[in-house]
Amino acid sequence: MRSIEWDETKKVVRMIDQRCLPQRLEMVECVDYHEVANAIRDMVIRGAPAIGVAGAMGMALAAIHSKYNDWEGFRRYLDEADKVLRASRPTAVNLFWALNRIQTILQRPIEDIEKLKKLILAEALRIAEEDIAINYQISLFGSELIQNGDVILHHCNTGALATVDWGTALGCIRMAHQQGKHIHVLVDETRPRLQGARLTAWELEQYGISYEIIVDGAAGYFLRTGKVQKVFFGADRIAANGDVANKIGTYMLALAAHSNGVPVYCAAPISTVDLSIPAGESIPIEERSADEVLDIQYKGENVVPKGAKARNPAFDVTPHFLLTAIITEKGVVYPPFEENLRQILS
Ligand SMILES: CSC[C@H]1O[C@H](OP(=O)(O)O)[C@H](O)[C@@H]1O
Repeated sequence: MRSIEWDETKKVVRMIDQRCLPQRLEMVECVDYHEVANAIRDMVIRGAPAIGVAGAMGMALAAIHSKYNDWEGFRRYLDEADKVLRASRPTAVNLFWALNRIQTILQRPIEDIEKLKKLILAEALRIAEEDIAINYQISLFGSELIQNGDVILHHCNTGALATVDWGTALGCIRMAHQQGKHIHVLVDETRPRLQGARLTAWELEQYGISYEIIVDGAAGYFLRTGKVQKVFFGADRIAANGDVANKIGTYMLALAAHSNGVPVYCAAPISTVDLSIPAGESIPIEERSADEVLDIQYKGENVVPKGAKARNPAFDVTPHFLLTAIITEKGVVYPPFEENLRQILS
């Protein structure tokens, strides 16, 4: 089942409401770009490639439902939609990469508004279909790095829910499973939004892949006691030197893996590489509401003291020297990342 799709009959964008999983599988329908931007901001839909496709489909909604018959008015309306969608979340470069692809359509010397509407929708649908094919290719390359019997530690959610379908890092695990390899996954719960415990666990149930959920802080224990053969995670933005911005907790996980000699694999489409950013320090890190950290219930009661404060950076940066390789749809990239990323993107 796709995390997001265009409904041509109703001319709406339909997406799985990932806030309800695994208890309920509910769909949300967005009728305009504001609703798409809110869905991205509220993590109805999340995951770098998935929010890129959501942004593109949000622009398609703006174009299709625009009331403007004059080029200037139409262009102003689409620029406003682009601005609102760009402001929804700052870290995943896929959002901006997808919106830039729509802008490329708008830069064409076409003043036939109806023709432009069709071209914008076609480009959004193309980005969605490409995403599935890209993830499948990433998964084929990544599955070759997984051996029968491996215990793999996975962080956050990088599966079909984080993309249009199939997945990136979790796609590699899924592919290896389909190839008949026996794999056990240690699923980092991934506080505070629990993408691992809720979403990755739900996906692994669907695929029939063996797993156990662990608290994020337990990763070091399993790595140090030799229980883990590989670490896999995704990316929201990769700097030109190979530094990876990914879900908070990735850095500590990579540190523990590296210090225990466990290979660390990042899986991401090349659209996640941002060559305009030389190193990870320049990647914008989203700080989300403290409530996501403080809202901890136990036996129906909130457990933190009244008036408690919290910090909630949603991502961190893993320096490239902690990575064994970056798995892309063009192949597995090994160090030196700066040189080899540029080569694979050229
Ligand atoms: C396949 S990329 C998924 C990537 O996005 C997640 O962040 P969020 O759940 O906040 O959108 C996380 O960083 C994953 O690695």
